[in-house]
Amino acid sequence: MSQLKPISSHLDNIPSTPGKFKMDKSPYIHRLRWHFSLAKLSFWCFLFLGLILIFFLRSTPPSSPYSDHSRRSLGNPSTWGGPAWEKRVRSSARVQSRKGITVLVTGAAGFVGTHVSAALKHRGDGVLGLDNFNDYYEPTLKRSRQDLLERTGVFVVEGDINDLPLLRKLFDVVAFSHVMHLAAQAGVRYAMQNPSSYVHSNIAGLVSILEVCKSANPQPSIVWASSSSVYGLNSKVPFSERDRTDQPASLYAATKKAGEEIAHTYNHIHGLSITGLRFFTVYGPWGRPDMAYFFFTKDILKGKSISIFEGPNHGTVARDFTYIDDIVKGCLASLDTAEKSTGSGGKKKGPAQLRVFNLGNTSPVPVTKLVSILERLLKVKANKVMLKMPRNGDVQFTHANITLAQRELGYKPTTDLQTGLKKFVRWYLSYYSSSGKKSSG
Ligand SMILES: O=C(O)[C@H]1O[C@H](OP(=O)(O)OP(=O)(O)OC[C@H]2O[C@@H](n3ccc(=O)[nH]c3=O)[C@H](O)[C@@H]2O)[C@H](O)[C@@H](O)[C@H]1O
Repeated sequence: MSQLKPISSHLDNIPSTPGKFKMDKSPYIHRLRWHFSLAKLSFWCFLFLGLILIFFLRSTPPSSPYSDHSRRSLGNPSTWGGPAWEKRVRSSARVQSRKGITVLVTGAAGFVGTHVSAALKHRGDGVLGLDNFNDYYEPTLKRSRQDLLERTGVFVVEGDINDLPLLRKLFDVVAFSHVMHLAAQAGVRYAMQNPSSYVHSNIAGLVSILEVCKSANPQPSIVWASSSSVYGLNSKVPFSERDRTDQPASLYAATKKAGEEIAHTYNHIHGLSITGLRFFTVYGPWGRPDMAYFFFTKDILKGKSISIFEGPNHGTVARDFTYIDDIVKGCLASLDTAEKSTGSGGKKKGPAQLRVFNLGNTSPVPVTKLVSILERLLKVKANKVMLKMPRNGDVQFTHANITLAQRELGYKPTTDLQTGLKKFVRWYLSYYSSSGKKSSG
């Protein structure tokens, strides 16, 4: 009891209610009661905190390999909808020329998406962009591309291709004649780190685009980005559209190949007119910071070492690098030659067009040569480290046969790597120096 005294002494005679004074209870009883209430209070506090903890844990989704991608990108409905938003959508999609088309461009704030959107707008087509602005690479670059498009009159809606209510809303507001589907999870090596993001964007995302297109009235014609990577371990060069594509070397390639098969299904069942474009290592101004030519430039300027991959027995690794302006011409020609879809009300009314084209440059260049061109343009010697090509998705060689695209689309690339890289370097230096923007990493 004597230990209790110092704590309880100043509490013993304090009235529980103002005006009342308790005289008839012993201090011992008071102390006991106080301790009892304290224990009760602690019990309820712990229970309450425990319940809050359980609620919090249950309401937080388990972390998944693509949780950062999907959660950050599945559009917040509050960012779209409403009369002012619809007005912007309509105005952006309004055709300005007599023979203009109305195109929904997905991945519009991406590298190819920005260039294609601007080119379409420039020639008088109606263009609406869609992009989820995910942070696979620096979102500030995507925002700068968005600013660029805003200035040309293209509104880029912020939302995800998996957001079906948003897609349906867009088709309610605008009767798109074409969809240029460029939104994707790109990069062959990143698939080792975040496989689910490829399934999410390149498979589930493609299916939701096709689902909405299939039900739209009228059904649009679709042109979409496949990839040279579908040729995988194919060793017959140059790669022709007739060559085998059943040996993908990366999950990225596998999802693009799956996309081509999915396209076949929607064409076959629903009469959607679909054109897949196999892009060959596209580069140029406003490019993707995850690509070698881009981060080599950054690292060379910073004096950091760069790893150059080589094949077995020091074999050359080479790419059919294709300049963005040539790719844009191929994309526009694909839209212009796309036949109408044949379905209505989701049902096929007759056979519809299904095409696949290589869009490459037809002249592979070794990566070592790419680096020496950059060294010359940047006037800085690279700190090169030769590395055996890691087994994480890369292939040793790509080379496009473009006969089919030439014949059907009039596609004819005109920019060699030296000329294209010169334009890229000029853009890079002005973008990262003049505007005070910093490249990440
Ligand atoms: O055509 C495509 O369909 C794909 O093109 C692009 O893939 P890739 O051709 O692999 O381009 P990219 O990564 O720039 O590597 C270029 C070269 O540098 C070599 N490379 C790369 C990294 C490195 O550290 N060292 C190196 O030597 C590397 O071995 C390679 O030889 C797109 O990213 C992809 O999204 C897809 O569109």
